[in-house]
Amino acid sequence: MPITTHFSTELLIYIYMFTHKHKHIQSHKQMASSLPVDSTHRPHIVLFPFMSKGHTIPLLHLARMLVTRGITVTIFTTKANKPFIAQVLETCPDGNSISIIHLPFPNNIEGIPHGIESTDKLPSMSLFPQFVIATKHLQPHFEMSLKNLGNVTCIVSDGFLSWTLASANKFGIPRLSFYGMNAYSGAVQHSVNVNQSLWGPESDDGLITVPGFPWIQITRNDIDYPFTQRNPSGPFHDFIMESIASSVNSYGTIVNTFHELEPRFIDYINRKMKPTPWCVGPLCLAEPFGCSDKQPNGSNSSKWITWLDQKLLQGCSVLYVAFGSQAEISTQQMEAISKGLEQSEVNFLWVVRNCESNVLSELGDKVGDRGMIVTEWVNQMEILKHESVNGFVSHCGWNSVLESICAGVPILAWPMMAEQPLNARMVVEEIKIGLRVETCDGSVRGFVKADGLKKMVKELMEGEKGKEVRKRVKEVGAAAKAAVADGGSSWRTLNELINEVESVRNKGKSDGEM
Ligand SMILES: O=c1ccn([C@@H]2O[C@H](COP(=O)(O)OP(=O)(O)O[C@H]3O[C@H](CO)[C@@H](O)[C@H](O)[C@H]3O)[C@@H](O)[C@H]2O)c(=O)[nH]1
Repeated sequence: MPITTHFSTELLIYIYMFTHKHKHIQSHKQMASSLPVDSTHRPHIVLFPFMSKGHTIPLLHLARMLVTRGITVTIFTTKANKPFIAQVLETCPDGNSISIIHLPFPNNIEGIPHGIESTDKLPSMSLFPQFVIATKHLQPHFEMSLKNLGNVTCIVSDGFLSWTLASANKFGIPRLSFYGMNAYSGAVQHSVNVNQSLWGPESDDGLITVPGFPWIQITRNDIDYPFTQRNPSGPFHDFIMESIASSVNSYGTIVNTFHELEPRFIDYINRKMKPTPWCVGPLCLAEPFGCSDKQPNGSNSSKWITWLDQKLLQGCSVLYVAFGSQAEISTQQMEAISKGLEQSEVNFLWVVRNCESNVLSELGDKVGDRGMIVTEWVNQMEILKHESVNGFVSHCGWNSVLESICAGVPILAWPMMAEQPLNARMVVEEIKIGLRVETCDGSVRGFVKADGLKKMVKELMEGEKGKEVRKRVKEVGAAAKAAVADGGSSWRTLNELINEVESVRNKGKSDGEM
């Protein structure tokens, strides 16, 4: 099974939901609203993130947004993931309204080493199917805890944890599913799928015009395996179908986007998606951008922030390079990145996961103080927000794109897997906040040579096109902030959602569901 399969699940789920079109048009899209202030009764929302950083982090941001609205939040996770969650929420001003409950992650799952409870720690992403199926063993523990919790307004569960729907139904609690994607990638994928456009061209690089969006052209290479196949099957397919079924039967879906960013695509999913999507992002704006990584020695600044401070004092612009929490990059490609960064002559901060070769130490020796290479976990938002950072080479994981938008930093898009090729098209062609790396054969999934990287890095950091996208990303960043500020579109939608699940829950209680 290809290592990237699991994230494509999100795409198929969208497809299925779209194909079950419903007519439920919600008033929340138009109405401003505010939350009821009732000191005797606080809504209580349970969050259950999937054990993968790209899925967990946005739900922790949602937790912040909820507690600042006077809502009590309980987060479910597993023991090994609890410290990360606790650390992310450490700076939350209303942190005492958040509880974390950890459940025992199952042992003896074939292929999963003992103690590995997060996908970014898996020895290989090919173990993803076993990992995700193992989470089903959490169900009895989850239900026991839910029983003890008592009054819960709703459960926001990652879509991959499909079994939480059965738990929610047992207790008569509305469930909302969360997928970390935008509306663009879902809408494009749906459109080419229902219109069977993917199987037109002979080549995987042949252009396909997207029905309903005639200005967009994609290739089969923009879509991940197995969704390029006509008849996907097997245990992984079964897992997908379960996730789909549970999402379709949930109360709603939370989407990490905002209306002003992609109105045409949000309108599309509003019309065709079941259950109702609620666009409440960018969730990363719940995070206080000014906070620093806490260091073990008690100092407030990490070595990379200190280095960025120095670059700022020297009047240098810095390129940030990072590919999310779990991209697997070949040694050959790492060598080309290294050479490209060296030859580009820009100042760079490269955050690397899982590099076993000596590429990094050699690069460090060659570039000296011009570059910093970090292999630890960083506070990415803090880096992007740093005044010296003026460009981001990114795999276009949706969280990274949103964080870059909010920090006003243009992107050099280098998609690697999952829905990232579609996100990259959105970034470059639709919202025009970035440029794209050049692959050696022009294919979406082609190898990027040092020259191709160097050329586009220079264009982003010093060229005219770089200037244009830098200006544009700042405008989009301002719109993002307005969306989550009081009275903004996402602010209103989140308030309306809370009001709605509260009344649904109260009605359920008065009808004797509990
Ligand atoms: O050292 C690090 C590394 C990562 N991050 C954060 O980790 C998250 C990573 O998320 P993302 O940029 O979306 O990348 P992935 O981890 O690759 O995300 C997965 O999940 C996303 C949301 O579903 C999808 O868009 C991607 O395709 C999929 O790979 C972001 O919030 C980063 O700020 C850090 O804070 N520090």
